[in-house]
Formats: sequence, C-alpha cells, structure tokens
Amino acid sequence: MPAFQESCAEQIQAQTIIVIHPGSLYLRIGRASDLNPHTLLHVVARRRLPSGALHHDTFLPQQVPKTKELVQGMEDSRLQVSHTLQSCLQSDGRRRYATPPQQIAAFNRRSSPEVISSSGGEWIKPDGDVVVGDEVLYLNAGQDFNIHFPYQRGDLYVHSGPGGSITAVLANLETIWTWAIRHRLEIPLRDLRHYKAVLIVPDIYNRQYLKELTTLLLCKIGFGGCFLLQDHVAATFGAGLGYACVVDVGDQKTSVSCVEDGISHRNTRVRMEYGGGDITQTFYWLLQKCAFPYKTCNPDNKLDAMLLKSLKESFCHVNLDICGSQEKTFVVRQPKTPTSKFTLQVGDECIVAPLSLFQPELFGVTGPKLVHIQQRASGDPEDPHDENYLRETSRRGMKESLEPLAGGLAVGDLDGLTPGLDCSGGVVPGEEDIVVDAIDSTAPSGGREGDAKEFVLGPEQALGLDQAVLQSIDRCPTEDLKRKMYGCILVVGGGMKFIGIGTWLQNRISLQIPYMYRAEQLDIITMPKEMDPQMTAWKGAAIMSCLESAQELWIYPVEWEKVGVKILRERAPFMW
Ligand SMILES: Nc1ncnc2c1ncn2[C@@H]1O[C@H](COP(=O)(O)OP(=O)(O)OP(=O)(O)O)[C@@H](O)[C@H]1O
Repeated sequence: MPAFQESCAEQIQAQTIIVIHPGSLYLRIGRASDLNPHTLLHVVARRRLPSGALHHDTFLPQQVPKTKELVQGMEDSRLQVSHTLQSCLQSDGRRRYATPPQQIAAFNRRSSPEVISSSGGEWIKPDGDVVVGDEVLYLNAGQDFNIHFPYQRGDLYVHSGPGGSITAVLANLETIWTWAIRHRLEIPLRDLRHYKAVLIVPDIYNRQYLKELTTLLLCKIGFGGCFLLQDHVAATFGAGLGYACVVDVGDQKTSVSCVEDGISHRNTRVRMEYGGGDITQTFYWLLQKCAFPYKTCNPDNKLDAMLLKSLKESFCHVNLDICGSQEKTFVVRQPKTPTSKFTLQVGDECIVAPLSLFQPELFGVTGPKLVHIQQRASGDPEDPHDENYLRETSRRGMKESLEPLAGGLAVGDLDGLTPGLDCSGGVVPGEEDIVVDAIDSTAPSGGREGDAKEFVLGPEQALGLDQAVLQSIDRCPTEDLKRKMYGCILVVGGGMKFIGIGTWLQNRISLQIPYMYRAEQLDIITMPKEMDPQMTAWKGAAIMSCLESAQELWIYPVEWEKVGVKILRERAPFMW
C-alpha cells in the first residue's frame, strides 16, 4: 500500500478505537486519534430508593480517628522532615531557614475572610435518576442521591456497603463510561459495534476483575473488540521508552514496576495505598496546625475536598529556595452561601506534605497503608489449564527425573515442560521452589507467593517511595537489567506533580543506590516528551493500539462468548 494510503487507513482506524483509562479520582477517555483524552471525575450519583440506605463515597481518602499514638507518630515524622529541610542548602549555597509554625499561626488567627459575593450560585436539580462526572459536585448533599466512585486505591472498589457488590460496581462503570462516550465523544451507543476499546488496567491486576471488565466491554457495552493493557506498559509507550522503572503516583495509590520491551516484570511490581489524595489530607492536617483560617472546612464535604485538593496543587512544591512564610489567598465559593476570600500564611508545610511520599508515616491521618504485590492466580473453573495446573503437573511429572539429582540442580531442565504429564504421585517437600522458578523465572524465591514479605517494610509497616523504587529494581532478574533501570526512572500520574520533587527523588535514590551501580547516570523523567504525566499512559495506549503488531491482540465478542477467559492466555499482552 502506498505510504499516504497506509497513514490514511491508520488515521481512520485510530478514530474508531476508544482508549479508556479509569482511575480512583479521574476517568480519561478518548479516541486513539485525539491529541488528549477527555478527563472527568470518575463518579456517579444515583437517586436513592425511598427506603434505600445512604452511601456517599468521599472525594478525599477518609480521615481515621486521631489517637494519641497516631498524632505522636505523625508529629515525630513531621519534625524529622523539618530537620532534614533545615539542614538543606539553597541553590546559592546559603542554609535554608524556616518561619516557626507558631508565628504563622499567629498571623492566620488574626486573618478574617472578606465576603466578595452574596451567593456562590445554585445547586443542580437533576431531572433524571443519574448524575455523572463533575456535575456530581453540584448536587446538594441533602438530595436523595448516593455517590459512588467505582475505583478506589487504584483498583475496583468492591465493598460490603450499598452499591459495593461487583455487579453494582460494574453497573456504575457502564453508566459512567457510556455517558462519557455519548456526551463527551458524541458517539451514539448503537454505533459501538463498529468501535474497539483499549482498557488500561492496573499493573498489579486481579484476574477475576479483568475477566468481568472484558465481559463489560464486549457483551454489555457492546464494543466490536477490545484488549487490555497494563498501565505501566502503556506509560513506557507514551514516554517513548524501551525500558524504565515506572513510578505511577495517582490520587490514591502509588505503584512501581520495572518494564522492559513491553513486559512488566512481575516480581518487581508493588503498589502502596497512598497518593495525591493522602498528600492533600496531610497538607490539611499541617494547615490546621497553623490555624487554617477557613475554620468550617470539612474534607468530607465534596466542594471543600476539591478546594483542599486545589490548594495543595497550587501551594505545595519541593523548591528548597523558597524559605520562610509566604502569603497566599484563596476563595471559597459554594452554592447558596456567600463567597469569601481568605488570606493565610504558609511555610514549610508546603514542602513537608509532598515529602510524605518518602515518609509515609505522615499519611497516618488516612489510616494504615497496605502494600500489594502480584498475587498468584487463585484458579478459575473456566480456565483449568492455568499456571497452577502447569506447576502442579510439572512438579509431579518431573518427580522421577529430579529424584536422583541434588535439590535445585534440575532447574534449567524444566523449560520445555508442557501440561498433560502424569498427574499421579505425591508432592515431595522442597520441590516446589524448583519448579515454580522454572515456570516463572521472576517469581520470588523463598517466602510465600502473594505476600509482600520480600519488600522490606519500614516503621508502621509502610513503604516509602524511594524504598519501593530501590527494592523493585533490586528484584529485576539480571544485573544488566538492574543497571538499566537505575538509569531510567519514569514518573507518571498526577500525584507527584510538584516542582522539584524529581530532584528530591533523584537525591534519595543516588544516596542509597548499591555501590556497584553508582557509576550509572541516574535519570528521572517527570515530564516525558514535555507531556502532562497524567496523560502518559493514555497516550501510550493510544499509540500502541494503532501499531501493526498490536492487531493480533484484539479480542472479538464472538470469541469471548465462545472461548471465554482462556483467550486471555493467548492474546493478553502480559502473562495471564
Ligand atoms: N499540579 C498538580 N500538583 C500536585 N498534584 C496534582 C497536580 N495535578 C494533579 N495533581 C494530583 O494528582 C492526583 C490525580 O492523579 P491521577 O489522575 O494520576 O489519579 P487517578 O488515576 O485518578 O488515581 P489512581 O491512579 O490513584 O487510581 C490528584 O491527587 C491531584 O490532586
């Protein structure tokens, strides 16, 4: 085909591919041909049945009760970070200085708001029973609507409350995504069979959820085809990198993994339950300590939550040249109440809050933070020949040939094993590690599969960002790969969009990098290709979906209905 015809065909194809990147706070959705995706709050409000239970998901991670121990722990961490900052130098070599919080608090206590308008507008009065996206912010809390975010902490938000079953969560996703397709992309739903979807999924994924999501795309929403792509792999594509240690700081999760040639090394994956939303809550805690003048602020109120989020985005930074107190103003505008302007002073609170990523004890205000790694498949009756079957049958099949050898010697010989070997015979203790290693050379050695044992956690069982990066890279299968990863750390997602934080990460890593890798150039990429890092993964998925080599990844509805989940083993661009 002549080149222009080829690019024309590609362009047409890109217009019929819809790339969906769902997050805990935002949904990004658009045609693969779009320059940027549409971004909307990933939330739906549904009218409550007359006798229905009330459920309002909050727009910020919820605070936990502040016990004495919790406050003491956070206070200790805050002082630790403040001391570190005091010992830092400015770029001209002068020592940093800080204004004491008491002095800032004295100013803030005296500051009174100025009323600039008698009303901040009206609440919306929805005609229907469903409100989607940003409009949910303007629903009066007293109206009979429940509010649901279908994702939380980076994955589907399945819980025991109203609207928390997997069926309800999928129904909420269907409502939000189809609303965005109709109203933002302006595509009638009946045309969707002519469109294909690429869904960006978490790097650490739950197989059951992926199966349900594929059914949602192909059988419920009615796309003509789809494939799933891991967010970190998409990010490397978006950044135009062949390999990288990807750090994704979102609103409610931070995940790290090492990706090489489109494959995320399973053993390097880790996800922590903190992100930009937790930074906002920590910032609010710090502001309250210096007499935050907006006294009726309530982070459980959605407009206050969004206000605090925007204060964090505009005030916080990691610029060590900014010392002492700074005067700032902000406006509180809410329907049916006078609009007021507040003036306040802020100091190192603006630096301490983002640095919580390196001192996660400061996130105590939103509760304990779990650490997740990729779980081994728990098995699905629809897919009997899974990795567990392979492992089980391989172990038993190899028993005879292994027995004469000393434990561990036969590892390399197991590569060619296929399912279907003799299933008889018992399991000899000690064989398991050998065979598991042979089937997945990146599986953790020792320790129980599926727990986070091998990631060494800090005080309060938390894992700071620098530690997560160092430990993720350390779990790469070869020395050469580790070396490459130290040379290329890619930061994506919105949670770390603070000036100067890339340099801070670079310094933290270079201080702790193992001796033999010190010579490497440590490169931290925070603005890949001058692009907004919140868009990188979406962009990468859009680029990838149009590549010639991606054409074999599409799964079509008839195949899904006929073959089911087994097809993911063959087609998914990651180890199913
Ligand atoms: N300029 C900015 N400065 C600081 N933080 C920012 C900035 N812009 C966005 N953020 C933060 O980025 C976060 C949203 O990031 P992102 O869109 O990657 O999250 P998500 O995909 O919705 O969530 P997750 O990845 O946790 O599921 C919010 O906490 C937001 O406050």
